[in-house]
Amino acid sequence: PDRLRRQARNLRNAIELHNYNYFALDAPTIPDAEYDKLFRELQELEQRYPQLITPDSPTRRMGAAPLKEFPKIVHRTPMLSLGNAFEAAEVEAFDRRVRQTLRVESVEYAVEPKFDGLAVSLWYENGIFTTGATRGDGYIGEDVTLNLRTVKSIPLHLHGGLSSDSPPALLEVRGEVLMLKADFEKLNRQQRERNEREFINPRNAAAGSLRQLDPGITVTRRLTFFAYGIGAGTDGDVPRDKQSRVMDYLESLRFPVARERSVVNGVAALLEYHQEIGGRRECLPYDIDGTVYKVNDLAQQEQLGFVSRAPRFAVAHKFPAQEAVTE
Ligand SMILES: Cc1ccc2cc(C(N)=O)cc(O)c2n1
Repeated sequence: PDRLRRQARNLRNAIELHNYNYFALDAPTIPDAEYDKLFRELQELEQRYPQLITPDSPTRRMGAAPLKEFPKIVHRTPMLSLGNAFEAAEVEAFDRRVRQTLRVESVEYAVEPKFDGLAVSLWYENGIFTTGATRGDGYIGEDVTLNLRTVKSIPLHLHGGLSSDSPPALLEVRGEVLMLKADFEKLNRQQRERNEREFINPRNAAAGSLRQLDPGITVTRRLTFFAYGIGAGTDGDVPRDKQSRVMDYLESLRFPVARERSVVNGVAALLEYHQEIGGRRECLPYDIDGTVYKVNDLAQQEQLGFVSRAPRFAVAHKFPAQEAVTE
């Protein structure tokens, strides 16, 4: 009956909104007990009337049955890794090459911290999350959809974007899955208590949790997602002019994006940003291994294109390795 269908939809939306506030904005809007009550109400309703269950229901985030192996996914466009710069001189060379190719005096860059996680691709069809894959070798990744559905900061369905109220027909969102430092410490405490091996760093913990064949285990690991771009998008609504507006669009779709992101002009501002973020690195809630600079104008990115596997329009400026032991 329509009354029940409406009640189920209202519960789903309320729970997803609370998930968004809690897991994406880190700003809970209701006490946990209240949230649990809503969640139980929806579970009971769905148990009594299974026809009310939808694939994007928050009750479907629970781990599904374990897989034997991960199906392979061919990325529609390759997920290339970024070229690295370790010294300021290399960043200056990057900026000089960009200015010479574009024949401009100064370049506007979109900048953000480089999360030390693992890159994933998320596909949304008519606003519903349908498929998620690891980067793999950049061309072929693993289908880890069931595990990604357990990541609360990944929306299971999209609302409208910046202007229109209907989500794009097809949208590929790319970003990093990571584990916050605090959740990493908590997990390793649990591992110790269970006499199980501890993880060496948050990146390994995130990779191990995401590439876990049993989603019932992944759902117990607190993973987080931050979007950094769009792979493919079909709608007019998807910004095509600036990287910074692509990020605004993703934020409007309730994807978490780096709070520290910014837009700067010229190479001196890049180095200043790198220093500023480097100074705050220890107190950030997540591990980062550098900063990412991208030419902000997307037409200019097209002009610069890619060299071999890495884009010419972007570079990751890395910090010295943090701990002696690497992963
Ligand atoms: C194009 C590209 C590729 C890998 C990336 C990786 C990160 C990252 N690890 O935060 C951020 C980005 O903006 C990236 N952008």
